[in-house]
Amino acid sequence: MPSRFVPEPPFIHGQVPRTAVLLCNLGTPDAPTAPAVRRYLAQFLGDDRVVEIPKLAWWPILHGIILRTRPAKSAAKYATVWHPQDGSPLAHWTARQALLLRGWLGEAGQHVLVRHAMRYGNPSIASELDALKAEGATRILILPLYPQYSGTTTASVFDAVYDWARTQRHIPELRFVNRYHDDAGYIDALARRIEAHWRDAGRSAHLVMSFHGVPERTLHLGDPYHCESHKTGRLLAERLGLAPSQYTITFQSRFGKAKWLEPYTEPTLVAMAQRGVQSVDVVCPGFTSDCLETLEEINQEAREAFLHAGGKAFAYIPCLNDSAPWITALSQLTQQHLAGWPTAMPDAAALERSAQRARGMGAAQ
Ligand SMILES: C=CC1=C(C)c2cc3[nH]c(cc4nc(cc5[nH]c(cc1n2)c(C)c5CCC(=O)O)C(CCC(=O)O)=C4C)c(C)c3C=C
Ligand SMILES: [Fe+2]
Ligand SMILES: [Fe+2]
Repeated sequence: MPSRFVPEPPFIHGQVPRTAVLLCNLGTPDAPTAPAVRRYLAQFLGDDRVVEIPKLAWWPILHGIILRTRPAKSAAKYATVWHPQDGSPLAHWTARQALLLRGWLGEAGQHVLVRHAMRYGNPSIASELDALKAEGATRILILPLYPQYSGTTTASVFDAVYDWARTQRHIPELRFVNRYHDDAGYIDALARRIEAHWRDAGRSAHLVMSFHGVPERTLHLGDPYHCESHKTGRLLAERLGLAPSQYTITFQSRFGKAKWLEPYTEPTLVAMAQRGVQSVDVVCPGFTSDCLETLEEINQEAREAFLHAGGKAFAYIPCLNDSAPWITALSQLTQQHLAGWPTAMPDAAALERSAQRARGMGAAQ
């Protein structure tokens, strides 16, 4: 009888256990073209964690209207931020973070496998979990690159991991990081990014902290995202020594007609300019990598709206990306969550014996 599980390699006695970390981000299209953006949006907006409308009502809207109109418009926006060599900024920074984290952990004596995966598009969470298992990972820490927990993002990453686990006969030990919105290293990395900008470019009259929005309804249904975003903002302001009158927390990227978390970023910036605020610094603390939402929506669209409304100077402060304080924070966070799992350098002879058994012996003994 065929098994419903994917085939396992033969079980090998004495295989060296390996610990791994999987950094998970949202994902991005494979190219800044309408067909690639359509494939990406179909997967993204077809996720019922992201859009909670019942399928029967949502599917005709998604496939009949949105996927016919939005891909070309979004592709044109992606084209403005796409790098000739590095491609999508989100993909570039996420891959850099995984590479640097591997090195940082190694230097800290934590010999763990580190990979990155995307919830939508490539490399998929399932393909990277397969790869880690093939490399011998027996314990995997799932670390979403979202500091604030949201059902629309963090939980959706976990869904993808559970879906993969359901296909496996032999599931590795799994751990999940839900949130780090108030982690001291993360807050410090954000503060250093802002202080460096102030040192290099001077300081504006007001700091706007813009977080990605979610439907307001999710807050009333128990989603902690709004509160965690506010806590990040407050801790960051305290770390920077800002009084409440010196900063504003806003929410961007509204999608559709429903009410989302307020105040909305762009109308807030326009209102500020209209009441005489001449200069603003804008930072996006909830985004660990620059992406379409920060580079196009904030640094292009919101900038233009602020200046058009009478503002004189708009400064966009880049995301954490591959900044050293952020990789340090990520490495410390990872180590906290790996506590108790073996991460010492595996003995070379044991690794070789293990590889020989896997190559030669095949069957269990
Ligand atoms: C119903 C729609 C959406 C919800 C809810 C949502 C939540 C959410 N998203 C991020 C982070 C990112 N979103 C990005 C792009 C993006 N987001 C939506 C819609 C929702 N997001 C769409 C349709 C798009 C695609 C672009 C477009 O067509 O407008 C990105 C950037 C991806 C990239 O390729 O650069 C990020 C990052 C968070 C953190 C979040 C909830 C907290
Ligand atoms: Fe989004
Ligand atoms: Fe957007």
